[in-house]
Amino acid sequence: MAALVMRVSPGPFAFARVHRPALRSVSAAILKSVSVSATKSLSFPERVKIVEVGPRDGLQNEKTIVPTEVKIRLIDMLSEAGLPVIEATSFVSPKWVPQMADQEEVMRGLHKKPGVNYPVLTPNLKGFQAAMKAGAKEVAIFGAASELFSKKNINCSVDESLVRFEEVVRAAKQEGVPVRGYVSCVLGCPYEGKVSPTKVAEVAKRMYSMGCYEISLGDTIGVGTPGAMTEMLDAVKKEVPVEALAVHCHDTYGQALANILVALQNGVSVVDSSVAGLGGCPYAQGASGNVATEDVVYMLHGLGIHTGVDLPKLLDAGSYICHSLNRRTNSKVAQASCKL
Ligand SMILES: CC(C)(COP(=O)([O-])OP(=O)([O-])OC[C@H]1O[C@@H](n2cnc3c(N)ncnc32)[C@H](O)[C@@H]1OP(=O)([O-])[O-])[C@@H](O)C(=O)NCCC(=O)NCCSC(=O)C[C@@](C)(O)CC(=O)[O-]
Repeated sequence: MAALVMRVSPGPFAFARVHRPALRSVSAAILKSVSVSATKSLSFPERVKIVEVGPRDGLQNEKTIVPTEVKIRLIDMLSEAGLPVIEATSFVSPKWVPQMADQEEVMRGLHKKPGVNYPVLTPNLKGFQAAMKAGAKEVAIFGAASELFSKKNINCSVDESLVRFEEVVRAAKQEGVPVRGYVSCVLGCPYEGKVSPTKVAEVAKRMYSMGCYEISLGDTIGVGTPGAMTEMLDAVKKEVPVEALAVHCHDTYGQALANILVALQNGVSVVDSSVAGLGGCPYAQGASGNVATEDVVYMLHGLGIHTGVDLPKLLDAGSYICHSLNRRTNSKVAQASCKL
């Protein structure tokens, strides 16, 4: 750690608005300097699968339409960086989420890297069929533990949504397509406030029972704390095996890394994140971006946990999309790397 502190320049913060490749050698040196010895006694998974949601969750809320070629280039840079799962787009109504209207072009344009999964969101059978036509090999259904959020986001009650999801899962089984399930608002809802862990566990159980191979637990508005995360996971783990759970943390209150850390200690080994910390659900008032993938990777590597992700290449992908959006990165690691 001492080496890390000494390397950080005391100069004024100067975030470059121009796209410049991250400083590979410096980042590599930093990574090497992070000691894992202090963490040996804690219990963490040896390997964590990162599900990169930047091209979908990260971009869906952008007001200006991002050119399709930029989305494709971002996805390709992320696969080059070693991300094993990249959520590419969503097959939702273009009236509801105009930013995702180019879903077919994105699916056809991306350069599929062997061994990388490119799941897409499908809220109903119509979305599933369109996703199949566009060549998707994995889909995700997305429900909620909050009635009001479900209504605002997908225009139906939680029960109605589960009926639609069953149709999607049935069709997916026939095609041999794996389905991931999201539960939103697991630690709080923008419209209902506190959400009970029992309700989260109930929805997660129903999605798992219908055939989702993985359930991603979304702190949609980033209000959770490590205590609330532990309480919620305690309830969900009674209904769904922990090996099938993922966490999806937005960083609105700056709690995301802490929440992920306790999830890892609870046995979770799948983490969703978004490059440069982009994102937020357009139907969740006050939601800020997801936890930045760069920051998650930095923390995991610091714990000696394998991810297969090349941090300098990931920083390049973050730099590319921030430059394209004319946006400052939300990743602390990216900010620190540019400062050096
Ligand atoms: C679910 C619907 C479609 C219901 O919307 P609806 O208006 O109730 O749908 P409908 O069945 O009555 O159909 C209305 C129109 O939409 C069309 N339509 C119907 N389905 C589709 C489809 N799949 N793709 C394209 N078009 C579709 C349909 O054909 C029709 O077209 P029209 O006749 O008016 O021209 C709508 O509410 C919707 O698209 N919602 C998506 C909202 C969304 O994408 N939110 C963000 C993702 S969730 C999220 O970010 C949270 C997450 C996953 O990251 C985890 C977390 O952080 O918690």
